[in-house]
Amino acid sequence: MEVVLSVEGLEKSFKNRKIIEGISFEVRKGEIMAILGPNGAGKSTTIRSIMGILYPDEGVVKFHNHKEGQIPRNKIGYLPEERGLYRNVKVMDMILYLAELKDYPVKKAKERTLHYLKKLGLEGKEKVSVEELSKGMAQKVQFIGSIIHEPELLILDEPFSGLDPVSQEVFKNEIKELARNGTAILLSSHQMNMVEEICDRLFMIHRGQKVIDGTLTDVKNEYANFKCTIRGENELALLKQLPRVSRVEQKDGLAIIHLAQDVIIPNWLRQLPESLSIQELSIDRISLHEIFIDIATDQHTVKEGAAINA
Ligand SMILES: Nc1ncnc2c1ncn2[C@@H]1O[C@H](COP(=O)(O)OP(=O)(O)OP(=O)(O)O)[C@@H](O)[C@H]1O
Repeated sequence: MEVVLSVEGLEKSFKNRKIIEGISFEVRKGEIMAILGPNGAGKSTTIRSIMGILYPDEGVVKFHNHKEGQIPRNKIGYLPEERGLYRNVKVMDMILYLAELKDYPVKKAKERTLHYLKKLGLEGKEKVSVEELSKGMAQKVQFIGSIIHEPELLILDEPFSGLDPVSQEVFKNEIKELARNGTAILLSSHQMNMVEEICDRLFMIHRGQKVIDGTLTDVKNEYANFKCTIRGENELALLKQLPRVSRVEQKDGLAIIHLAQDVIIPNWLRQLPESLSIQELSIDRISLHEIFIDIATDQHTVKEGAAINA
């Protein structure tokens, strides 16, 4: 698939502290790519460097095959982390102003605004002043402003934050539809369930460096080992001695036993000792949320030569 955005060797320091060190990735047409990382990892710094709001110390950002520094702004849509619209402007005028900044025809922008206001549950709000909107409503208006000019690349910094579950669902579906229609999308989010549902590829930064870069399937195959949850009265020492166990947590009478990679579940279950107290037992793959925590808290040990952890 055609590469729309490529980031090569991005580095940025603030006050002599390296925030990102040699970050490289690509976003392709019609793909939703998540940029992940713990608070302060450098996601917004990366996004702001792509948008030219910050100057990286090193690295190249390219849009299609345009030369560095020639990124056509009217082909890019951006929802910044800091939300902000002019407060005493009417919704329609606000969006038309944003469209005009991108040289987008007014008539088309009007039609698209009405279309999206309806789609996002804001029908009839076009003449309402921005200051009269709730936070979530204003976020929807800002989102419409970021896509009004039919961008080829859409960058969304925490698009789901501050939205109720229904609005999150609406945003999620809209983002998926934009990607289906060919928009390349880069989004940052802490909502791993959302990321798991909509993103095709994941890129995770930890301590300034790339720790994951791959498709959701790659990441799941590489990191989403099984965990066995047992309800029963067992000593931690006994659980830790079970074969192929990488980590054990105990809480509320449950033991969560994280299994090593490549464990064959039926074989593993067969060799459990009779002395183990089992009232209930379940086996699950660990979720993206747990993978994130494992990596961010340095609890994940990476296989040597791991395919997706360059
Ligand atoms: N203008 C700045 N001056 C100094 N330090 C900065 C500046 N902008 C960001 N930082 C620092 O860079 C680091 C990365 O910040 P950034 O906002 O990129 O993280 P993030 O991954 O987006 O975090 P979050 O998930 O909390 O939004 C943080 O330690 C932050 O304090």
